[in-house]
Amino acid sequence: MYGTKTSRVVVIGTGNVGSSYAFSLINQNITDEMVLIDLNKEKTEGDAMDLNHGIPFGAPTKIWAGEYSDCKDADIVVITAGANQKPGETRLDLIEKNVKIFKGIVGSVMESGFNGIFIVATNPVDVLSYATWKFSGLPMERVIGSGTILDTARFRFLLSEYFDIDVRNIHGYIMGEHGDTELPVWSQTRIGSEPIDRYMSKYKKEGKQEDLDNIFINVRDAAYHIIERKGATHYAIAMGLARLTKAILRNEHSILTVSTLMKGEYGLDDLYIGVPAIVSQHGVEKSVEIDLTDVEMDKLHHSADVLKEAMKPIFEVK
Ligand SMILES: NC(=O)C1=CN([C@@H]2O[C@H](COP(=O)(O)OP(=O)(O)OC[C@H]3O[C@@H](n4cnc5c(N)ncnc54)[C@H](O)[C@@H]3O)[C@@H](O)[C@H]2O)C=CC1
Ligand SMILES: CC(=O)C(=O)O
Repeated sequence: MYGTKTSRVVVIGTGNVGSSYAFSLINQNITDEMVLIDLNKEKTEGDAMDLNHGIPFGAPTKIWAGEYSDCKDADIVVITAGANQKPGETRLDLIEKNVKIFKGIVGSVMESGFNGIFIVATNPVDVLSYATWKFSGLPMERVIGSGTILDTARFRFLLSEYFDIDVRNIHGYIMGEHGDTELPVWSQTRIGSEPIDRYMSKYKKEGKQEDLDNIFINVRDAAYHIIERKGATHYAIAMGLARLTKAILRNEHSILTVSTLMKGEYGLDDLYIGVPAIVSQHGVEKSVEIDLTDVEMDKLHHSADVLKEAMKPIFEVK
């Protein structure tokens, strides 16, 4: 953790996402130690060597290809292992194979005596975060899914291009499933401190609602567009996971759109779904219940219903 204790992050699954995340961690000097685990042990050995050779140009991180026993002293275990989408596949199509893989992985991590925080990125991330919470027996605040952290980043980026405004001045959230039923919270989207509709009528008179609708469609479908072109998405999620890791290790109390357990918030229960939440060294401190319009609330409930339906064959969800 930030301060005197040596921080350790274990990355399980060093494919496209896991190795890009590892690269982000050393470039941003986020952790003292980093352990790499994958079914393909040779690949983790190669990655550890390659990353270590970059240390003279970066931060003094101790990196090695490790074992599950290394999770015992980890602050954070990040799971990016499992199948990814092939062109045309949805995230929910991956549910069965990845839940099976997670049962094994989470069991092995817990056997080590791990008592830290899980971050889950593997898809379908909301379902696998719920699975990790169930399989691990850890309190919900210590199992966090990357949720719509990436979708929110895509949303802010595309709006910043459209308005030609620094992305850091674009405030807004994508909520719901990290997937086809996610929703943009237009009613709370701001350019600087101006609500987006007011900003548009003042400063972008030629702008149309249709442009904003298309921006959201491009956010929702971004993974499909990238996978068609290069087979996988990994850099942006890796940076999002690094951001989340930093919020935990440095006790930042950052509001990020992560996947967390609903316990009555927004009228939802017993599922993990992407909502804005405060993230600190304890994990998810609490989710932030922002005001939604009736239409936005209906969309969030539809997204939750789709996730629950997908979970039913595997878990006894209420
Ligand atoms: N949450 C998000 O926003 C995003 C999630 N993803 C998801 O991340 C996951 C990983 O994607 P990629 O890195 O592209 O896949 P990949 O195929 O490149 O890497 C997956 C890795 O997992 C390893 N693996 C499989 N079973 C394992 C097990 N039982 N134990 C340890 N390692 C195991 C494989 O050997 C492989 O190295 C996918 O489910 C993908 O859909 C990808 C991008 C964004
Ligand atoms: C693959 C994936 O989940 C994404 O890029 O959003």
